[in-house]
Amino acid sequence: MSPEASPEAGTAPTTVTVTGAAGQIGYSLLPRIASGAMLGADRPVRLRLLEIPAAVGAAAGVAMELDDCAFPLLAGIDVTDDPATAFDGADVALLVGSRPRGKGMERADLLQANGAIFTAQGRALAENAAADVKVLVVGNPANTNALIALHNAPGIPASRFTAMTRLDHNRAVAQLARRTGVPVTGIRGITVWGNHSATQYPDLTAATVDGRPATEVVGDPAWIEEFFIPTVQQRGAAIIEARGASSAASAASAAVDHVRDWVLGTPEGTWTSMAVVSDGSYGVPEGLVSSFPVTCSGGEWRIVQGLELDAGSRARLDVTVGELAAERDAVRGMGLLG
Ligand SMILES: NC(=O)C1=CN([C@@H]2O[C@H](COP(=O)(O)OP(=O)(O)OC[C@H]3O[C@@H](n4cnc5c(N)ncnc54)[C@H](O)[C@@H]3O)[C@@H](O)[C@H]2O)C=CC1
Ligand SMILES: O=C([O-])CC(=O)C(=O)O
Repeated sequence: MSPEASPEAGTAPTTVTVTGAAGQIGYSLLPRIASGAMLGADRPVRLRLLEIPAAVGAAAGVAMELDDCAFPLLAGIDVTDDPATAFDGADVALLVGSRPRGKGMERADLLQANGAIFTAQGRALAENAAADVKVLVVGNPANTNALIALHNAPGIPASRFTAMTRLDHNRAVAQLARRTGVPVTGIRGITVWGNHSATQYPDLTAATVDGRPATEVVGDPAWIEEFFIPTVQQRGAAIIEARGASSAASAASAAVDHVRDWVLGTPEGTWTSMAVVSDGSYGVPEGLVSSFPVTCSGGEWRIVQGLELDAGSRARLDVTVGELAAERDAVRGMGLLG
C-alpha cells in the first residue's frame, strides 16, 4: 500500500529527531520514516539522529545507508551526540534510546538511569524543539519516561508528550483477526489500557469483528481471559524468548503507525491506543501517562469518552494504573519530576 499524501504536502521539510538511532528499532524505523510511511508520500523529511558518543559512529553508518537508499523525500540527515543539536527545530521527536536493564539491576536502578536521560532530553526539547513538537517515547519504561520528560520540559504542553502502546494494540488486533479469520481491517474498537508492561489491559469489550461484537463472534470468554489477554500482555517476553532480542521491526512499525495517526488522523469509525496524559477520564488519576482509547484529528488527540467498564475491566484497569502510580511515586521520590 502506498503511504497517504499529507494534507500539507509540498511545504518545507518536517524535522524528525530519532534518539537511539544506532539501535535495533532505529535500524527498522529510519528507512520507514525516510520513505514517507510516517508523515505522508509528499512530505519531505529532515532527520536528526541522536546517539551516545560510543554509538555515534554506528549511527553515522546508518545515515550512510539512508543516503544510499536515495529516498526522494529525504531532505538531509544530521548525526550528533548533543541533545540540543538533535532537537533543534524538531517537529516530531521519537525517543527510542534508553538504558536497558543490566545484570543485577533493580527496577529502581533502571528508573534512575533512564531518569537521567529523560530529564536531560525534556530540557533539551523545551529549549530547542519547535513550539508544537510532537513527542513519542518508545524507550522503556515508556510511560514513566514520558512522564519524566514532560515534567522537565517547561513551556511544552503536556499533551505533546505521548508514550507507545500501539505495539500492544497492534498485537491485540492481530490476535483477534487470527482467531476470527477476518483481515485486520475488519477489527475495530480495541483498547489497550494503562502501562506498557505485563499489567496492561487489552480490552475487547467494545471491539467489533466485521461490525459484530467481538465477544459474540469469539463466543468463548475463556479464550479472552486465558489466552488473548495474557498473550498480548506477554508478547514482548515471547519475542525475546524466540528471537533472542526484543521486538524491533514490529516496534518500529508501531511507532510509524502512532505518529502517522497523530499527524494525519485516525481512520473514521474507530480509535487507536496511545499513552497520553490523563485528564481524569475513566478514573485514571490526572497527570499519569496512561494508555487510553484515542482518536486524532488536526494533529490533536482526544480520549474516547463513554465506554462501559464492567467490574472485571475496572479491576484490570485499577491494577495497571496502580503500577503507573507506583512508578510515578518512585521517580518523584528520586526528584526526577522537577
Ligand atoms: N514501547 C514499546 O512498545 C517498546 C519499547 N521498546 C524499548 O525501546 C528501547 C530501544 O530498543 P532497541 O532499539 O531494541 O534497543 P537497542 O539497545 O538496540 O538500542 C538502543 C539505542 O539507544 C542508544 N541510547 C542509549 N542512551 C541514549 C541516549 N541518552 N541518547 C541517545 N541514544 C541513547 C544506545 O546507544 C542504543 O544504540 C528499549 O528501551 C526497549 O525496551 C522496545 C519494543 C517495544
Ligand atoms: O519487552 C520488551 O523488553 C520490549 C517491549 O517493550 C515489547 O516488546 O513490548
